[in-house]
Amino acid sequence: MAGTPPRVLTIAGSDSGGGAGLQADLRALFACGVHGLTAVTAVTVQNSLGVTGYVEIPADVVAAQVEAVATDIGVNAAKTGMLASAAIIEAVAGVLDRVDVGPFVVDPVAASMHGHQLLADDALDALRTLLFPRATLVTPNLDEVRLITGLEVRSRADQRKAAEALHALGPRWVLVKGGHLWDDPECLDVLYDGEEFTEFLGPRYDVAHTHGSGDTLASAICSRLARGESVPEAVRFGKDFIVRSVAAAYPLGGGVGPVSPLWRLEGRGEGT
Ligand SMILES: Nc1ncnc2c1ncn2[C@@H]1O[C@H](COP(=O)(O)OP(=O)(O)OP(=O)(O)O)[C@@H](O)[C@H]1O
Ligand SMILES: Cc1ncc(CO)c(N)n1
Repeated sequence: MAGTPPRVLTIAGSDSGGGAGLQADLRALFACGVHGLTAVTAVTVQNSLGVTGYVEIPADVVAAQVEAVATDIGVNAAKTGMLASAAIIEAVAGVLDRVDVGPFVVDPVAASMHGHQLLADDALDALRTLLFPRATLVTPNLDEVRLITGLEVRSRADQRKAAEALHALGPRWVLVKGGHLWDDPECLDVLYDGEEFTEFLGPRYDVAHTHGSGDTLASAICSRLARGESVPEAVRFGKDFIVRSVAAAYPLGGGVGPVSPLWRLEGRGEGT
């Protein structure tokens, strides 16, 4: 019998296309060798062309899922993705007062890559005041930086300014992702702990298929936090993981295909 692997909880929405959301999280977590747990927040109607609608899961059911897995199975690290509403954010904050989920990564998902809104306008304040102060790490993209801080990021120097503004909201660490800095020939992610900036520089691949990149990155980071690694160590692993997963992205449907963590499982025959 195998030993119990580390457990990572994702509090996120379902993507019927299997490219992003909790499906991307579970895929990445599996490839990273940890057991994935889910608290579903919303069910989106989504494919490679975009999101055409979603229904929210009742906030008390979201909290109950977190409580159920934390009290029985135990959670070594957790992340949030699509949270949909202020009521769900309040319920998540409430249950985190009662149960321990270890290091807590907030990926402040506000919209799909096609621009469809996944978070109610009036939920931004709850995100800022209830979740950011609890977060071990927040991982916004540049659109989310603008929504949360009002800052427009146009350069690597702006990424640092944004990291400072986000850190002032209370998270222990901030990772400002540079995937949307389209003029930059490389993808720079900037990590900040209130004192020091650490830069994670990677290539910018000319691929159309980057659906789920943010979810995959945050899940890979969580898989290492769950093993007790420090945030900079876990982000180093996550950045390498996402670069390889973007390189392995595949077409799917008529629109944007997903990044793929499957490269990590290839070549592993039976018994290896
Ligand atoms: N074309 C690319 N080539 C290589 N790395 C990329 C590319 N696009 C994004 N990345 C990396 O993927 C990660 C996610 O970045 P991004 O800023 O796109 O987040 P995101 O918008 O939250 O992702 P998504 O909404 O697509 O899930 C970052 O580490 C970023 O540097
Ligand atoms: C459910 C869901 N979560 C997150 C994203 C953003 O990648 C998405 N498109 N769909």
